Amino acid sequence: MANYRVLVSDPISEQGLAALLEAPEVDVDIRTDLTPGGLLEVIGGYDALLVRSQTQVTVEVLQAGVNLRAIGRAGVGVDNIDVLAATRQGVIVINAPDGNTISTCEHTFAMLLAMARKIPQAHGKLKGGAWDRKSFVGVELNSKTLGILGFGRIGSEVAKRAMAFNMRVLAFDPFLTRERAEKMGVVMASVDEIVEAADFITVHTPLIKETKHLLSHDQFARMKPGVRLLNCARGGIIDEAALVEALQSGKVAGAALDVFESEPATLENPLLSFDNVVVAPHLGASTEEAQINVAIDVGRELLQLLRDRPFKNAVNLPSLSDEAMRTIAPYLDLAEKAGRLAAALAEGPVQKIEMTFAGKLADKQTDPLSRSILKGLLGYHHGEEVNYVNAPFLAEQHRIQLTETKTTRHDLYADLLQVTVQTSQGDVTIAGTLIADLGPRIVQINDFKVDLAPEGTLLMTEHLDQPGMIGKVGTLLGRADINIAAMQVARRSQGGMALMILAVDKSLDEETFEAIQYVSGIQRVREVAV
Ligand SMILES: NC(=O)C1=CN([C@@H]2O[C@H](COP(=O)(O)OP(=O)(O)OC[C@H]3O[C@@H](n4cnc5c(N)ncnc54)[C@H](O)[C@@H]3O)[C@@H](O)[C@H]2O)C=CC1
Ligand SMILES: O=C(O)CCC(=O)C(=O)O
Repeated sequence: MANYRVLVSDPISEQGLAALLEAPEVDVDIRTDLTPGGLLEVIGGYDALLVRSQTQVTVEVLQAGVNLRAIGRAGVGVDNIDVLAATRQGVIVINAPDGNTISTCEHTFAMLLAMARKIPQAHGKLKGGAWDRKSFVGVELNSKTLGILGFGRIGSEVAKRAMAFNMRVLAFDPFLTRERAEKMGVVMASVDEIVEAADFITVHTPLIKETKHLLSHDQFARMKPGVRLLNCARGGIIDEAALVEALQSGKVAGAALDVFESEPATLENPLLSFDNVVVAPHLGASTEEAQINVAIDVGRELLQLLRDRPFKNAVNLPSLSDEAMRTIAPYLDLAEKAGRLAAALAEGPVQKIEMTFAGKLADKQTDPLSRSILKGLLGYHHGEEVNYVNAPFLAEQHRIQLTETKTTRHDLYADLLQVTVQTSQGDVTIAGTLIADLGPRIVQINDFKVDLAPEGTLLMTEHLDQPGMIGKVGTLLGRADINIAAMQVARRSQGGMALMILAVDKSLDEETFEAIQYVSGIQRVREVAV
């Protein structure tokens, strides 16, 4: 009997999905004929949805997908998925960013050569029966300047091939360092420098707010006459209306477009009517190899996710190397439990959460730990709906101020994570560490030093430090047949406030809980399952 149901709603290589299809705990339905309405009807029955670029994963699809844990995209761009809505709902979005890099790069190069040598136009003419050797005089790539906007996986592969054609490459990417540019043999340049100097310009960025119409009227005005443009990334990075004008004026000598502002592109798009514009219907990733690769990658990642094992290509979660994940993993549970305990002890609406990572932890990538703390803390009140994906989002939605501090030194522990929750009624602080041979320990609750394994059901009392308190509570628990597994007592000063923590074998019934509350000297009682 399968535990998980996965819906594949776009054509994705079954050869690549073999591991997923063969997994005994997964039932995969391949239904590439679903209409948007049909998808809404069935999605509620699935734990995960696998798509390519056709299926539009809208907020409505997500809302109807009440059991969805993940959306997998067999490819790079996730612009057909409402990632924000998925994040809000706690649905993980994974993609397959590496599998189609080479195919898309090669396609860009094929389009570049096709445009430079007018191959599609000549091909059409000859197939039409005309032997025309005059109309298709092209240009060489040799010694020309290629400007690359977006120097990620695909952009940098395009650069390598351009250099093999003896092109001079200028590159712009907000994350490109001079060191890397030099190592790759490209010249780091600004967008303005590129548009002014390049003979060919190719874009390889995602389509985001900052890259929408990255090349528009202003940039076209500064370009060299006779410039040629390529877009094998996303329609809309080059402003299509501006491109039409620049083609009409002759400023742009040619364009090669794999992608369009509106897809599928139809004859209504004026760009399709220019003889000097080479087009393809979004074929960058359409090779046998790329389709198998992306299917393998997304299938494997989804399987890991469903099996609660580490996966790395989540779009709406921090990305960690295997090594970083290994070092942080032992603290995840502790962080969540510290958050849970803090929530259990805090009174009133949470206003601020301060997270501190001290000692060795300060050098680590702590985003997963802060997410775990928030998951524990917010999950205490909101239950199962809170997960690693939506916890920061929920905090923001509740206008909770978050702070994170790192300090490499700690006087007592090699590493320590601490969470302080601020409410209108005061602060609650929980700190924990990992102790060799003992595992996770809570070592501080407010200003009480404790040493506690965060497991099972904990009963905590704040009471006056006076004789008989432990006995009274113990007697009440005994009378209710509740066994005490472990006990910790801490006090600020003799006769002052004290804290008692009892690990109990079962949850307290209402009557016993109330009886403990009424024990003289007890100020607060809390029970928390960690
Ligand atoms: N035509 C097709 O079939 C395919 C298209 N693509 C598209 O290609 C694009 C690039 O893919 P990858 O190289 O794999 O992604 P990538 O994430 O490796 O590279 C994108 C680069 O763009 C840079 N960038 C972001 N904002 C920028 C800005 N304002 N100016 C300049 N650079 C900026 C990023 O820093 C990053 O280095 C994506 O949009 C993807 O969807 C990818 C595969 C197939
Ligand atoms: O699935 C496809 O063919 C589209 C590929 C693509 O555009 C991407 O991976 O971003």
